[in-house]
Amino acid sequence: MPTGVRVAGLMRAPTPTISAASSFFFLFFFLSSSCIIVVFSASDAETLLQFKQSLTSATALNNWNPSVPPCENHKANWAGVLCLNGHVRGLRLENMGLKGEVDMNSLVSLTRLRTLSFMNNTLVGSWPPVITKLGSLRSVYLSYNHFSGEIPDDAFTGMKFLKKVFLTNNEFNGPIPSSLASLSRLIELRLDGNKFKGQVPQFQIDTLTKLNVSNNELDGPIPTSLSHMDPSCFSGNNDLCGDPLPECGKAPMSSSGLLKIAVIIIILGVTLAVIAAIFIILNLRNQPAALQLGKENAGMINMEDQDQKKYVNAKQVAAGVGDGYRSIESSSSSVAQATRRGGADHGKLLFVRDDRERFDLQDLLRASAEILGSGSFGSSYKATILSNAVVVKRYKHMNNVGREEFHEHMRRLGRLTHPNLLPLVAYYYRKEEKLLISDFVDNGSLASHLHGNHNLEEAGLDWATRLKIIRGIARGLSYLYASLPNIVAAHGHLKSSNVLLDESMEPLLTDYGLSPVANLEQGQSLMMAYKSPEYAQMGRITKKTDIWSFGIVILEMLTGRFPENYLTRNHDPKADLAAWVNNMIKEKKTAQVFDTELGRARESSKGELLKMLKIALSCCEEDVDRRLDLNQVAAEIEDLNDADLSDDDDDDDDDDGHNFSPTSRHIHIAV
Ligand SMILES: Nc1ncnc2c1ncn2[C@@H]1O[C@H](COP(=O)(O)OP(=O)(O)OP(=O)(O)O)[C@@H](O)[C@H]1O
Repeated sequence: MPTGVRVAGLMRAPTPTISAASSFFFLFFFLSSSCIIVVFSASDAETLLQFKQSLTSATALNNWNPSVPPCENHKANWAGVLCLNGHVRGLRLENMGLKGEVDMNSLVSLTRLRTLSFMNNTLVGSWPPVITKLGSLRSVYLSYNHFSGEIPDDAFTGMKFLKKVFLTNNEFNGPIPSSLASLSRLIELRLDGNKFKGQVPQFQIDTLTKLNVSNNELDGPIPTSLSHMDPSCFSGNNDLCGDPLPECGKAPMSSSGLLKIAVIIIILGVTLAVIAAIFIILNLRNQPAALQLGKENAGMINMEDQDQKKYVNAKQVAAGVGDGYRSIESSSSSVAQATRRGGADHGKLLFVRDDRERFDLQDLLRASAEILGSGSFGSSYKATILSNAVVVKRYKHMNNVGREEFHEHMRRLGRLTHPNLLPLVAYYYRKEEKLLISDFVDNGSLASHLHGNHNLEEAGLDWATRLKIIRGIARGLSYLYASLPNIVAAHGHLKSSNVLLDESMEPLLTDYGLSPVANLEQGQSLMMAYKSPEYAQMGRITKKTDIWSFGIVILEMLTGRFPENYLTRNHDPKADLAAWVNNMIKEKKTAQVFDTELGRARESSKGELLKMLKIALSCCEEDVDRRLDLNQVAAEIEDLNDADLSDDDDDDDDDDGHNFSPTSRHIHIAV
């Protein structure tokens, strides 16, 4: 047997230590070079390193260091690795600039692998047959690569747990494998943007809710089982027909009909373009320079947002900010220096950290910018400068605060450092304009992961990950309370879109500590869904105001439901999240409270789920005196025993919720 023979199909040992594993490895090579066949158990680390070797470009995986285990309990030490109970449960190698032909043979020994994602890289090669052997997989994401060739018809046979398959924008060809159509748990299938030919197979899967086979070379009738899908799922193919597309055999519209429609579209288009041009010209006249952030790429910025229009048209803002931005010059001065010079910081970007590459406002103005969203306190843009992506948030309700006070407060925030806080990097101050700059977090927010807007088509969050996020939030909050003892609500704006998630799903709190510089009268009427009743109704802020918001975030993670604003018109009081959960418990429907995306964890980890539910409801106690304080919440969360956290089997059908009472195990939920 030659040296360097591929280690394939090996059995896994029960978690060998890394040093032991390495010596096994050496033993293997020594023996194999002596032509003796030895079968030993590969550790997760060895497996992953072998996999990495097959890539021609993998600098993003430089921290895959053999002297550190990839997983320690639920903590991942290696980039892109997802862990559960000390084992690799997923690979999330997205947007990492990976190149080469993936050799996935070694991955067979990762018997607990649930998620495999290589999206947005430059990987080549044909359908890796070994994927079929990864029987534990729940989701496969290969979209936006250069995988090619035909996928064998039986490629998915035996992958009985598979729920999501994403192959978008590759170069796969040949027929859609019929084994895909027999996956009994498939929920989402994306095959768009390939070169699949022939007919769409008969999918008889009740669970399949999202399908996209557009932009392929498919033809023939669409199976009746898919006729309820949106027509756009089938567009851009050679000759697909039948519901929801036009009937098979029906002649396409006559050329004169098409011509009429084209003329109408052109007339409408021209009219809209003229209106848009007039609107843009009028707007640009009034527009402050600050809004020209990324103006070379203005098309990327959505200026149509209502809030933003109000902001743009405020003359006061336009005058003040315009001046400020015209006097921009390169600034590397520290905040302290700028403050000492008393007012010399007009128009400058002030960095609050020394470990950052400096850029100035001109760089920001030149950078390509993309609007991320407009929230209750302002709008956020993503800008790419010197190959770094940053987020610039323009705050609306901060014009009561004085210059010195603002500088002082930003300095204080700039000193905060904790693994669960997104650090403030820099800021800009003018009386009428405040910008705060932080790093862009690629993995999105807890809100987008929970409620499905995550543009990387992320798999659902399992219980272990949710628990890790809750713990991280509690730790971040505890640090904030210890570091900012003079601020009554040290976060002041906790909600799921202000919890960002890093590569290893650690939460990073953002938008924190701003209550001393925000105009609270505006804040009070905003973001009600997360605001405690005493704050929302009477403007009373206490040390426990953040605790209420934290409770709502935990409930959101347990239930998968978006919290309702209980002060909106036509609001059903029973629909606000805390009230809804309390009501369900009263009606003895506790099991139905939990998010179905939690899968079998709803049964196997129900002790932990119930304990967490109890903690959340104690945070959402209307009586402030009875509400837990942060120390109690943090301690209870840390105490939760995760030893029996189960693997997420994702079997949504198992728990009908009827034999699951709030008093099961040793926990009692007060109702
Ligand atoms: N540093 C960041 N990296 C990545 N995404 C971010 C970052 N900061 C904010 N976002 C996302 O950008 C979007 C807009 O954020 P923004 O803070 O402007 O509004 P919001 O959080 O929805 O509401 P609010 O203004 O009330 O805080 C949100 O989806 C948020 O999760």
